[in-house]
Amino acid sequence: MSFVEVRNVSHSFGSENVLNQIQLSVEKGKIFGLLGPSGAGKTTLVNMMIGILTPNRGEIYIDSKKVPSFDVIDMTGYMAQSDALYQELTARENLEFIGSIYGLKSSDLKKRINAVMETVNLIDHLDKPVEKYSGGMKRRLSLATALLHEPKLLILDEPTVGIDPVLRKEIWDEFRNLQRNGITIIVTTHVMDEAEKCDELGLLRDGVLMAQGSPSELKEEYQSDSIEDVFLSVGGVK
Ligand SMILES: Nc1ncnc2c1ncn2[C@@H]1O[C@H](COP(=O)(O)OP(=O)(O)OP(=O)(O)O)[C@@H](O)[C@H]1O
Repeated sequence: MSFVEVRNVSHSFGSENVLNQIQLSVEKGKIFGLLGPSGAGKTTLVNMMIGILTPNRGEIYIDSKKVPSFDVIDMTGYMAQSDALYQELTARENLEFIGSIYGLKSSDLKKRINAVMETVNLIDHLDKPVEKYSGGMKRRLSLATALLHEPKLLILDEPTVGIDPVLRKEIWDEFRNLQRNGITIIVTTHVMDEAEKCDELGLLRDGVLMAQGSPSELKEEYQSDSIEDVFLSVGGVK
C-alpha cells in the first residue's frame, strides 16, 4: 500500500457533484501536487485526507490507517487556505497554543518553536502580535504551525498564495529539505511553475482526476512543453 491512498472517492454537496471516483496514490517522501482551477475540488479532497470531511463514497488510507483516525491527525501537519491564527496573540503564543493541543511538553515545545520559526525565517518576529504581520509572514507562520509537531505528512492548501517569488523559492527550498528528512508533502496549487517542482502531479478538473504522473511523464504523454499545455490538453480545451 502507498503512503497515501485515495480509493474511489466521490462526494456531493447537495445536488452538486464535487468529486467523482477519485483514485490516487502518493509514495512516502514524495512531493505530490494537486493541480486544478478554482472550484475543481482540491480543498474538498485535502479536507477528506485529514478527516475534516467524510466522503459520500470511497475510502482514504494514510500510512495504512483508514481516515478519520487520531493516528493520522497526530502524524499530519495541515496548512489551510486561510490562515487559522489568533490575530491578537503573538506568534509565540499562537505556537504555544497549537503545541498544547498536540500535547508537546513545555521544554520540547520551546525548542520546536525556535526551530520552526528559524525554518520559516521569522525568528526575529516571535513576540510580535500576528495582526502586525504582513500577509506573507502570516502564511509562513501558518507553515510553522503545521511543522510544529514534526509531522510525517504535510498537507498544504495553496501555501504560497500572496507570497512574493523570492520567498516562494525559499519556501520550496524548505519543502525539499523536509522531503530529504522523509516527509511526504501534498500541496494544492494553481501556480504552474510550482506544479513543475512537484515529483508527482494529479490534475483535477470539475471533480475528475484527469491525469496523474510526474511532470516529465505528463509532458511526454501529452506531447506538451509545459504543464500548462498538458492541462489544456487533458481539459479538452486544446
Ligand atoms: N461546504 C460546502 N458546501 C457546499 N458546496 C461546497 C462546500 N465546499 C465546497 N463546495 C463546492 O465544491 C466545489 C469544489 O470546491 P473546492 O473548495 O474543493 O475547490 P478548489 O479546487 O479547492 O477551489 P479553490 O482553488 O478556489 O480553493 C465548488 O463548486 C464549491 O462551491
